[in-house]
Amino acid sequence: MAPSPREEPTLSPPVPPESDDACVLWHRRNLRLTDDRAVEYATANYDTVCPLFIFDPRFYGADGLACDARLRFLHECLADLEDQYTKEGTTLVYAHGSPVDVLDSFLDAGWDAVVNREATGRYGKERDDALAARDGVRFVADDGIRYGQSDREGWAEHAESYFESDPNRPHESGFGRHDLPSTVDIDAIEGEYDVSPSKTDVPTGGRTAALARLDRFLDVVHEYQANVSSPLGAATRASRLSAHLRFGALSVREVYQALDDAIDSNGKEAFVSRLFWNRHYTQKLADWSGWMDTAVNPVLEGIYADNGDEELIRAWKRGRTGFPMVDASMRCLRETGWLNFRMRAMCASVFSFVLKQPWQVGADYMYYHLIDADPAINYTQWQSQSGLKGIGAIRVYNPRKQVRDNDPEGDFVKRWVPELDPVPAKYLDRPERMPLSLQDELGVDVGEDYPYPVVDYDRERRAALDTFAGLRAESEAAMREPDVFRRASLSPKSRNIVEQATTRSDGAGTQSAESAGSDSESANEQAGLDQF
Ligand SMILES: Cc1cc2nc3c(=O)[nH]c(=O)nc-3n(C[C@H](O)[C@H](O)[C@H](O)COP(=O)(O)OP(=O)(O)OC[C@H]3O[C@@H](n4cnc5c(N)ncnc54)[C@H](O)[C@@H]3O)c2cc1C
Repeated sequence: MAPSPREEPTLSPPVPPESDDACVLWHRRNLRLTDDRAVEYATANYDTVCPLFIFDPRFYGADGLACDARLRFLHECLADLEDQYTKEGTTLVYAHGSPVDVLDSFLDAGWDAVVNREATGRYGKERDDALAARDGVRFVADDGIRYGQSDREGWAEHAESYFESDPNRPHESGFGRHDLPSTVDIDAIEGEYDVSPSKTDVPTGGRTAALARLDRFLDVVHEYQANVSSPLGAATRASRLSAHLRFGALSVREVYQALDDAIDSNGKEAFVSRLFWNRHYTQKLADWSGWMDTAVNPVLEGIYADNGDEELIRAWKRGRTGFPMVDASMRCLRETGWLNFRMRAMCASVFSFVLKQPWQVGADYMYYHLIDADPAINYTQWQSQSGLKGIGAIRVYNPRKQVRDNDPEGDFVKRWVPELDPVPAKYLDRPERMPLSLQDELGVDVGEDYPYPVVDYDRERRAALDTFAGLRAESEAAMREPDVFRRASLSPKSRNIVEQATTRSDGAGTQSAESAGSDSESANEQAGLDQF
């Protein structure tokens, strides 16, 4: 076993390579050898390829925004990657420390570095910009994302050709041999950071588990569309591949191409659209790293920022808002690290519009607990569900309607909010409406055993719509600013909305913002809904 990171200097200077033609292959999000551009490039261009993973302290510990279950999932992916390399006759090397420092030490010793480009937030962008300036570092990409492009023209065609083209493969010359030791191992890292997951029902990480999951899903993909909205239906009939895709145990292209074997159905079609959404949101973060902390529309930066109410935030986090579907969802998230799309959207919408709390607090909390936490999807979705583009229709999810539509028997609510177990299904959307005599009979005292709604939903919804309507003209004008327009990285439909607003402001158009059509980036289109 390697020494603990505390006992050993984080960076022991790497041994110089024996050949001039040697590189380290730095794995970050792609924890696989198949369909990985960096693997293909490194094996095709270097005699000796030393695979490397760096444990970055920034993602561990109290400020790390990653729950222990996600760290464990990552470690399982790494253990699987170790096996994949063993089969190739080489070893995965581990280091611990700032990636820039670690890679500098390799560069100083005479190694090149090969790495996949990735969409990242500000920290990752600064890190990658610093590395890109070093001699000997090669960034490569083949992931359906266009880097450094200033507009979205031709994006759909680019994504489509990515999905349809042949996956990357390690070059037949292989990885060569290296003698570099690891300076740390997974056990030492888990000990150092006291990784002890408390969540249940978390999938196992790694390519082996991911391929098995994909295999099972292909048998039921035709049932996808009919089940994806319900939190219990989606738990068994959605793919549940998100965490595997997040850590790159599989590529989205591999999943797309595996669907060739499934018979055509509306479920398959709907699922394919989700894979495009995955690339679409990833493109957004590649276009602007600010999505994680700054409202995309500057007019809405700071909206509700001064409202921070610890009690409301705690009620939302703990699943004690008095809205059963929100409470069940938030408890499910904390316990399992997963929720289906619609429940994530509802929880975000209620946090931002109904409780009127600063969106970043909710987004960070969800990100912390999700096993599939992906900065490109989580934060862009939060901004979308919080109306922060300031264009198109504002949609406020109704948590009571979600019970009626997606959990009519109350199975999901009762599973996660057991204090409501005796309550008849017809009251589960609004338990506070149960007659007192019935509460007595059932032994459920609303206000005592389960809270009254922490706010008046109808009043807060109207207030939010009024606030956003009042900011509409200013928001649309801001979105027409070239810099903002570019960073918003809008889909064609959203661009149409801005263009229609421009026509109106020129006096030529008559359509109101509310009737300008749906924003294709909204939950509405993704979930195929017409009401919330
Ligand atoms: C507020 C909010 C936060 C979210 N945060 C994340 C996140 O951090 N990581 C994440 O992977 N997904 C996120 N999603 C999107 C979606 O909820 C999850 O991808 C999905 O629930 C994961 O389950 P699954 O793998 O069974 O998905 P499936 O429904 O089987 O979809 C297959 C894959 O398509 C992609 N996908 C599905 N829906 C979307 C979407 N709306 N946008 C982009 N890609 C999508 C994912 O990679 C997913 O694994 C978020 C959605 C919302 C509303």
